[in-house]
Amino acid sequence: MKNRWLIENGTFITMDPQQPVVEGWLAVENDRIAGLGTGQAPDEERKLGAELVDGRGKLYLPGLINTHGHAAMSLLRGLADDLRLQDWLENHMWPMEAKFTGDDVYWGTSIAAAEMILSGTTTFLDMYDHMDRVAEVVEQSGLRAVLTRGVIGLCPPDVQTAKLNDAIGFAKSWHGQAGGRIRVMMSPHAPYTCPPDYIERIVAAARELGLPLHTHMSETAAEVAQNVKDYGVRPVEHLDRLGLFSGPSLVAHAVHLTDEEIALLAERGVAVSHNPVSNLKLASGVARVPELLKAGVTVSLGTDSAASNNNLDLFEEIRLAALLHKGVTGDPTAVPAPEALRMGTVYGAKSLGLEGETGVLQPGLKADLISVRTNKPHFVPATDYVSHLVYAASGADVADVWVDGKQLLRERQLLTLDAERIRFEAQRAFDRLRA
Ligand SMILES: CSC[C@H]1O[C@@H](n2cnc3c(O)ncnc32)[C@H](O)[C@@H]1O
Ligand SMILES: [Zn+2]
Repeated sequence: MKNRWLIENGTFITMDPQQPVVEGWLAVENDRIAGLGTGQAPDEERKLGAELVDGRGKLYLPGLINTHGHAAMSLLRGLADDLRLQDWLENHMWPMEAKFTGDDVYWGTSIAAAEMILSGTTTFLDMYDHMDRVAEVVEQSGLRAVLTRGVIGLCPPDVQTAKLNDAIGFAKSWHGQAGGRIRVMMSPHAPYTCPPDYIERIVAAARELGLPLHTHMSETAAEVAQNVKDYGVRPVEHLDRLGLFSGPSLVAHAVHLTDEEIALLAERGVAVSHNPVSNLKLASGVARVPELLKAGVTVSLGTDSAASNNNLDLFEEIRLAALLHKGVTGDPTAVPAPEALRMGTVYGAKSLGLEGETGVLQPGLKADLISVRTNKPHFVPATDYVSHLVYAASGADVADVWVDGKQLLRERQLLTLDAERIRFEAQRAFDRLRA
């Protein structure tokens, strides 16, 4: 039984350079976009008996793609603000995370999934623990996700091995599951928490499994200095020597880079997840995004966790990416609005190995799309919708969300998650953790 539906009289911001804005119709069949065109839908579309969706007063665009986060840490939102990364991580996050159960990860990830759907994210990357529980939430919520069991190697060799085996087992169980909506990467947490030989073991496992690698890298100046002290080289060269860039890889942050390191990342085809809000909140610095883009590096956007942001609204990351680098460089043309929107959609898909699957409204690609209501003062005048989406919109403007052609949000009502139950359980989980 084909599930076919047709949006009429909509404005589609496709992110397809061939036809960037389409005033017209979009058809979906099952999980993929079946057609897109200007004006009225052709008669044959209507004869297919598709369910009709009235697109008047709405902008449609590809679902947003959040390429770095730790969803369950939404339970720790606001717990430890105004701290530098190492203090925040070692003295506040890790002691609380040591108490996390699988249920805590389930409810923390659920509240994050609800927030992401409500703010227009359709795909997210998650690096955490208890990943089976994270995968359960992805299955139930209908989101698309790249999941990675983050491993910290500051432990005895037998525990290192147990963690690596857990990550390998998770990858074998879940890669390609949830109707293909779940993909997996392998993740050494960071160069400062994983000894070199351990990173090499994780790299070898990833190559054996045919999976990309993901890690935190060069987030703070202190991290870079410590890497030089410990290993005699900066993190980029250190990870390159360990083979981390020998295949598909995505690094989070990449804040403190030299010109030579930018060139190496470009040459190796390493993608970067730029997390501007988290980098500012932890006083880590500002990544050299204009130089990375100019060098040809794929730069996407991530929120990091709600404990260092403190929301998961990717519209905010898009807007900040378009503003921050203008201010830092003094160049008003740095990261123009269309590029910032590509970072939150197309470049996100490329960073996650999902290019040609999602991130663009184009026949044949997955029906991962969102709508934004434009009957609001901050969308007046109806001039440049890309400008409004980047410089005026927020996640609160999202009305509808579809992933794989299945609706997850209708007029801001969650359809796959019980928002009230999730809020209750997430609060209860935090109250227990805090006790
Ligand atoms: C091993 S699971 C993930 C691990 O990462 C920690 N984390 C959260 N945010 C950051 C960040 O910005 N830099 C480094 N590590 C981070 C999280 O607390 C988990 O322990
Ligand atoms: Zn992180």
